[in-house]
Amino acid sequence: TRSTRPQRLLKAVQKNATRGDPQSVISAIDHFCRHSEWAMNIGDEKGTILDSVVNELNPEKVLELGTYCGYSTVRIARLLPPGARLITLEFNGDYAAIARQVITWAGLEDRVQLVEGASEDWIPRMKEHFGIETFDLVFLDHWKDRYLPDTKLMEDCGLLRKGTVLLADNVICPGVPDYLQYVRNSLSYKSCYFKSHLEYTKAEDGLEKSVFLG
Ligand SMILES: O=C(NCCc1nnc(-c2ccc3[nH]cnc3c2)[nH]1)c1cc(-c2ccc(F)cc2)cc(O)c1O
Ligand SMILES: [Mg+2]
Repeated sequence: TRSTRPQRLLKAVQKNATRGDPQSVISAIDHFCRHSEWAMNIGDEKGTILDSVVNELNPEKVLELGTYCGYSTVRIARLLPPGARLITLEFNGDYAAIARQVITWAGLEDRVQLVEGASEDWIPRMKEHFGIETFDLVFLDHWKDRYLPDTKLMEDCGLLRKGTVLLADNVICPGVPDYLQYVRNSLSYKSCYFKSHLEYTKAEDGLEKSVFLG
């Protein structure tokens, strides 16, 4: 049967990127998505904004919601010091299988823990299962109707501390209006918008950076 787009994306990585070289994996995926098939990775333009937030924060503990093929996982993990940890949640088993291979190709498997399952099931288990008290950075890039309920769940589970940064993709396209309204109007967050474009297109999109004030 016909291969899937994530499978074709992985083939492009294995063909065009160098094992152990995260930048070549990022470039191979961006080239594939620009010249062969669009895919819902954060992409290079918004990815540069993600890089600057990670570099500014120097986080030890990062949570990513929505792995997909592992593009943003590689972007974040390549900037982390070896002792730091990135936990990434993926709901779809097929995406997870591809992402594991992309992350390993980049040579970053020792900093990344990919967990398969629903965010609402795993967020309450971060403490007892991973020994994580609070996160320094959370990157939200999963189902858009999950951003707000999962943010409230992370608050209730005590996973956010004064200064934790939430960085949300796609706040314009596909859009997360309920989440935006919440973080922009809540006294518990200091929020700002980074205008950009939907990956590999001219459509507007952007990232919302929200600092939890405790
Ligand atoms: O749907 C998206 N991303 C979500 C994938 C995912 N990968 N994993 C999950 C997960 C992970 C744990 C979960 N726990 C519970 N639900 C879960 C869902 N969700 C998405 C869509 C677009 C897009 C824009 C314009 C279009 F015309 C079509 C599409 C662009 C983007 O940048 C996206 O990120
Ligand atoms: Mg996205």
